[in-house]
Amino acid sequence: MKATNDLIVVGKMDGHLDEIMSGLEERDWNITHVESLQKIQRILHSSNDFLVGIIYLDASCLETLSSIEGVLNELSTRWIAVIPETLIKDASSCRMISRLFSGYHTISTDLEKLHQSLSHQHSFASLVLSHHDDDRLEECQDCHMVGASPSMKALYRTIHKVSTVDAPVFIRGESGTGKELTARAIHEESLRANAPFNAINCGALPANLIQSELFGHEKGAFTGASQRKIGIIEGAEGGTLFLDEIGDLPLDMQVNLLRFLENRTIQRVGGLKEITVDVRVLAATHVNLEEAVEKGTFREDLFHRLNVLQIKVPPLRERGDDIEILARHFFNKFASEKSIQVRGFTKESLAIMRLYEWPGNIRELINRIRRAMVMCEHSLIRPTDLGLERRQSASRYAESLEEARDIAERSVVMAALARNSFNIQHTARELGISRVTLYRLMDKHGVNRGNEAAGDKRDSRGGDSASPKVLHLSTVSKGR
Ligand SMILES: Nc1ncnc2c1ncn2[C@@H]1O[C@H](COP(=O)(O)OP(=O)(O)OP(=O)(O)O)[C@@H](O)[C@H]1O
Repeated sequence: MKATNDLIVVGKMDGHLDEIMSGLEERDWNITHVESLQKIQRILHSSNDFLVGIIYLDASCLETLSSIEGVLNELSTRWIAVIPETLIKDASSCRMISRLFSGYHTISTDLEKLHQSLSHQHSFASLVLSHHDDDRLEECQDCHMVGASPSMKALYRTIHKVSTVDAPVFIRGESGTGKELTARAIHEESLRANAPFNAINCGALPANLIQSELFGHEKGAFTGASQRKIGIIEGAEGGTLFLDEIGDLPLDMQVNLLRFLENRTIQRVGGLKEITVDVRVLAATHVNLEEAVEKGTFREDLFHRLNVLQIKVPPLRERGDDIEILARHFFNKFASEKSIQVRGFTKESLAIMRLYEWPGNIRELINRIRRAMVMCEHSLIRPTDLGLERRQSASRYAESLEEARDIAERSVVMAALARNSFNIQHTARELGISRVTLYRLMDKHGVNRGNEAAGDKRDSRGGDSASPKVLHLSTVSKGR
C-alpha cells in the first residue's frame, strides 16, 4: 500500500457524483471510480493502494455490503459512507455503518466537509502505515517473542549473546513470564538449532519416575521396564536440555544431575555403561534458589554449575507498552483462528490492562483475552469481559502509605484519561483539577504527554480496533 492521495469512490455515476468527484480531483485526490459494491472486491484485491475510500450507500445495497464485510475488514482502507438521510433512522443500518466505516456524511454534505473528512482519515491511515515497520520490530524475528520494551530488547540481546556459547544458562523469572520461550529462543539461535530441544518440568513428575525420565532405563531394570528407554538427556544429543522448575528436583536426583554436568556422561537405570552425551543445559526456576541453597533443599555445587550465565525474564507489569502490544498480538492470533465479531479493545480496557498487576504474567494475559473474545457481546472488549475491574487493577502491592497513595492517584488519572480519550481539558474537568495540575500528575506518573494530541485525533469510531500501536499510554514503570 502506498501513502499517496489515491482515493476509491464506490457509487452509481450520476450528475451529483460527477460533481463531487471533480471537486475532489481539484483538491488533489487521485480517484478510481467503481460503479458497484460487487466490483469492489476485484479492484481491492488486485490493487491494495487505497488508504481511504468513499462508498455511496442506499437501502438497496445493504445486503451486498454485508456480504463483502469480510473483504472490507481485511483491508486497511478507511471507509467513509455517504448515505441518504433516511438510512440514519434505521437502527440495523446504523449498526452496520458504525461497524464498517470510519465516518459518514449525508448525501447533502458539502464538498469541503467531505474533503476534510477524507484528509483526516488519510493522515490517520498514513500514521498507522508509518508504524507498520516499527511494529515488526516489536517482535524478536527469530525467537517468536513479542515485545519492544527496553527490558525485552535487553532480553533479545542477551539471548543472542548466550546463544553463541555453550555454557549452562540459568533463567529466572516469575511464572508465565516466558522462561521456556526464552530457552527455546536460545536453542534456536544456537548452532544446536537443528538438533532436539528437550524440555522437562522437574516439578511435574513423581520422584520415582524422574530418574528414568532423565537418564532412561535398560530392559528389566525394574518391574514394568519391558523395553529399553532412552532418557530425555540422551534424547537431546547434540541439542539442548531445558530443566524447568529445577528447584523442585529431589536432592538425590540433584546428585545425579551434577555428576552428568561434570562428566558429560550418563548411566541408564539398570545399565552399567557410561554413555557420553553432548547436550547444552538450560535451567529455569521461579523460586529463589539462593534461599533454597541456604535452607539445604538445593545443592550449592549444582547451583554454581548451572548458574554460569544468568537471564532474568521481566514480569509483565514491568513491560509498559508491551502489555498493549502483546494484547493485540494475541487478539489478532485468536481472531484469525476463528471468525469473531469482536474488533479490538476499548480504551479503558487497554488502560486497565496497563494498571493491572498480572500475577500470572503472559499466561494470564493469554487466558483473559481468549475468554474475553468468547464472552464479549460488544464490538470492543470491555474491562468486565477481561474480568478486570478498576478496583482490581489498582491493587498493586504497596510497601508504604505514600506508595499506596501514588498507586491510587496514578490509577485514577489513567482511567480518567482513558475515559476522555486523552483529552486534557475534559479529563481535568472530570477530575476537578486544573490542566496544569493534570500535566504535573501526568509527568509525575510517567504518562507521555505526546498521547494527548493523538488522543484528540482519535479514530472517530471512538474505540480502538485491532489496528497496530497508534495510541498508547506510555508510562514509566515505577520500581517497587
Ligand atoms: N514475549 C512473548 N511473546 C509471545 N508469547 C509469549 C511471550 N512470553 C511468553 N509467551 C507465551 O506465554 C506463555 C507462557 O510462557 P512460558 O511457558 O515460556 O512461561 P514460563 O515462564 O516458562 O512459565 P512457568 O514458570 O509457568 O513454567 C506461553 O504460551 C508462551 O508462548
